Amino acid sequence: MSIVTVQLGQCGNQIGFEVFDTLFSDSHSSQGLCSKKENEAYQASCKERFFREEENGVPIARAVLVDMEPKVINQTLSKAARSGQWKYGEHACFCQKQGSGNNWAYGYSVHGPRNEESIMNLIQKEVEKCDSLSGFFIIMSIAGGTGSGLGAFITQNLQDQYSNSLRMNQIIWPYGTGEVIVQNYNSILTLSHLYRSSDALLVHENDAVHKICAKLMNIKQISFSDINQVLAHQLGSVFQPTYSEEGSFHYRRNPLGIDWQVRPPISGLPALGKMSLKKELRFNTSIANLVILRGKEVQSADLEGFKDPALYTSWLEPDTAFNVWKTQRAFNRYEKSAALVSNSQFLIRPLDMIVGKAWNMFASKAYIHQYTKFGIEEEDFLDSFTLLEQVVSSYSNI
Ligand SMILES: Nc1nc2c(ncn2[C@@H]2O[C@H](COP(=O)(O)OP(=O)(O)OP(=O)(O)O)[C@@H](O)[C@H]2O)c(=O)[nH]1
Repeated sequence: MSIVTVQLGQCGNQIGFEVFDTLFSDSHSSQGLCSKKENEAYQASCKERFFREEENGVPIARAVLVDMEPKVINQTLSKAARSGQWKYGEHACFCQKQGSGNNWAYGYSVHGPRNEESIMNLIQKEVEKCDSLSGFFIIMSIAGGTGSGLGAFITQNLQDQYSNSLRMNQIIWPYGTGEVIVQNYNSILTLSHLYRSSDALLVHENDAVHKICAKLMNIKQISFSDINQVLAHQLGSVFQPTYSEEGSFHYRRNPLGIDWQVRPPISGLPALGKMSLKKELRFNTSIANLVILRGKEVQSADLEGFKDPALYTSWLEPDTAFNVWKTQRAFNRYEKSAALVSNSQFLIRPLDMIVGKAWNMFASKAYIHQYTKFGIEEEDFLDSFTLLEQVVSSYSNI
């Protein structure tokens, strides 16, 4: 099954390139530490998901590139072409002459409706080239104007037009300080809209990835390119193929098959009587954890720690909440690697901070006119605050 990626804005396009480049170079690496046959199966599975083939044999990314100014798209296209290994489709880009000036309302209410038909047509053309569609992977920042505003608009359209396909948004959380003044407004508007139209949000915080570059990789002058390589490595290690089940040597066909639809019991009461224990421990409680192991000795890795009921909300058994995906095929030239995708309380703090900062600005009506000018009213802000406060409260109570 295939995934169609939609890269939006500067951030989405720059990260998208790194992701495809990592996927391609990993799947063609000769250092997979596995048999030729196994490597071929892995390569074929990666290709079905992320690339299609042109007549002359050059793999083409199953992607649509969208930005409201041409600079980043042109750079992205030429970087891919320079790789000499894979490229983007010739008619897979949509750009205009003028960006959104970090204004969510402009991306959502002006660029969105104005360019809806052209962008949705490009996406449809890419979908038609898949034998079987698993879903959409939408890469965007939440703080700018185009990726965030137009990205939210396009995600809503995908929900209307492809209601049976999964929509997963890879979103980049802004740095806590030092970026544009209205980043928190843009972020709350993006998050509240995606909450309604996306099936899953995969979140990366720029501050956290920056720290990885500084502390673990010892990079002195950290650029977006460094950050994006770390992101691409992490995303690649989640999305590259894994065996469909324990003991099997077949690769899983559906790459996005995580259960994102878990709901608490209607009664709201703890089903398994672990409440008192939970209250005492008070650490990062999870709803779901997925561990992905690749490379040498994956079969003997000890994962018992992840099955501790204290890690999970009281209304889920660890067996339901915890999943492991494995393959012996080494990833990106690392002999062993592990990745964790977690749906947990981890995001409460950053979310609470963004909502708090946006609320402080909203209380003095700062910059609101820039949004009302393009049709986003105070009511829309209030709805976003209410919804996100509800999310913070629900996650605090799991
Ligand atoms: N990790 C990462 N973050 C980026 C990158 N480029 C921009 N950002 C972040 O994205 C946010 C700004 O969004 P952009 O994607 O630049 O803006 P845009 O969507 O193109 O929107 P406009 O510029 O308003 O048209 C900020 O939080 C930046 O830190 C990138 O290449 N990698």
